[in-house]
Amino acid sequence: MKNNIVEKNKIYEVHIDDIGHNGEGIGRIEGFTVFVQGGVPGDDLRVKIELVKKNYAVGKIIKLVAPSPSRIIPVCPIADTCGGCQTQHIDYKEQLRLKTNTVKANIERIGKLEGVLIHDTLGMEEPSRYRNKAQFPVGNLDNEVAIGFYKKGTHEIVNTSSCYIQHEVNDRIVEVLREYMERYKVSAFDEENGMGLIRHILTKVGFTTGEIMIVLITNRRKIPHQEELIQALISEVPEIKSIVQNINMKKTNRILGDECITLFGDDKIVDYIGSLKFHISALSFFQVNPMQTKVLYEKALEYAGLTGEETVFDVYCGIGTISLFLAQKAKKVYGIEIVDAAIEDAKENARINGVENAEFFVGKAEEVVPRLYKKGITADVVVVDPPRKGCEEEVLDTIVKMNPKRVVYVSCNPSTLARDLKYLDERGYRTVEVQPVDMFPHTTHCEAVVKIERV
Ligand SMILES: C[S@@+](CC[C@H](N)C(=O)[O-])C[C@H]1O[C@@H](n2cnc3c(N)ncnc32)[C@H](O)[C@@H]1O
Repeated sequence: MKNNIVEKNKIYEVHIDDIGHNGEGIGRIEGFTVFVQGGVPGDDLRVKIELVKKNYAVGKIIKLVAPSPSRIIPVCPIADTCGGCQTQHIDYKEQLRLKTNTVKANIERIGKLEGVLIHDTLGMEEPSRYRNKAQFPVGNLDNEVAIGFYKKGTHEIVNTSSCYIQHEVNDRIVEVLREYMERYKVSAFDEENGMGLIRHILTKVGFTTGEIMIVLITNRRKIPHQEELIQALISEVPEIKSIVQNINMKKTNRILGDECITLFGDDKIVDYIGSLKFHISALSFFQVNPMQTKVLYEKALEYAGLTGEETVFDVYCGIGTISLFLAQKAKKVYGIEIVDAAIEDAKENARINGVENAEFFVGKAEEVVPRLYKKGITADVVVVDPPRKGCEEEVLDTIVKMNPKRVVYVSCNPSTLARDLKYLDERGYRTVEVQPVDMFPHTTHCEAVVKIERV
């Protein structure tokens, strides 16, 4: 079908009223949707149409006719090119409002649910330097060492000396690495030909303990001038507790390989969420925004409404962080997770916190949950925190059969969340309350906790 409203290469005036998945502005020309990179809700723009598809067009800003009051100058000088942040050019309050709107729109349009209380997004007081884990690709740019982040949608490295959403200590670590590579002519990995030594630098910071881990991902085993590198790192950053080499010789987009060698200190660092202690190793998963994780988990715990008598399922439990939070207020918690290593971490985390009422199962939730139910194990309260694709129907069906009084849904994807809430609603589980939490300021990621009750 030919679109008669918008034509390629023509110029139009567009008012932006929303943002898309990648932070692009969305406006309409006579009702026809136009995506504009860099557009902010509230902007009046003159745009040149570059692409026309059946249901939408893509335009480029020619002139900012009247800027939105929410348009700001990003703090980071490379915010436009770097792929890490998408919404630094939008005032933080407005970012939060847009996240609330996204959750609301999905619940109404996909979930078709009415009368749900959707709270304003809980944001950070200081939404900067919040990430406890950084991954810097290392490469070559104009015959010099490049350490930074990938350019939007590419594998081209943007050199950076500081990142606004990472911990400050990374600035010093990156500089030491850069100097070391330049001084000793240590090669950077080249994705094209698979040659060169250093692939990535991964850093992890315990925000509560101040402990730091550096993981050097290499394409070979031998690191030239290894001792000089270690000395340079620990003299510049004395908080370092662990330096690990991770070997990845494969031609792959995966950052980490399977083999780790501890070069300095311990093979793990320690951090806390609330009063719970966690061991963080080179390969283990840990939430990247520890301050907001606490906010998210406390909300999940509140919505679970535990009295100490309940059996609780924590489905998609990862390393058991939510399970251990729940175990403080429940009779028994069963955690279920597909990744073997995560379950090993969950058991270790339970042990170091002296938690004895949590049990963990490895396997697909859609197989383990029905199997436990068949064995006669049921839940009074179920918490689910699935990946972006949401819950499998077998999981939701078994939850309904278990007949718990409450379900708490932690979601990182509002559209699959809305689909699953509708599914549960049609089976007697009513969505009562939704609390979006901003886990990733300056990005378009939306996280939400939902309280669902048996009717
Ligand atoms: C969003 S994370 C939640 C992790 C954890 N609740 C936390 O807060 O750290 C989703 C988890 O689901 C796991 N997962 C993905 N597919 C799964 C499946 N089919 N069955 C069980 N776990 C799965 C992933 O490995 C991941 O750990």
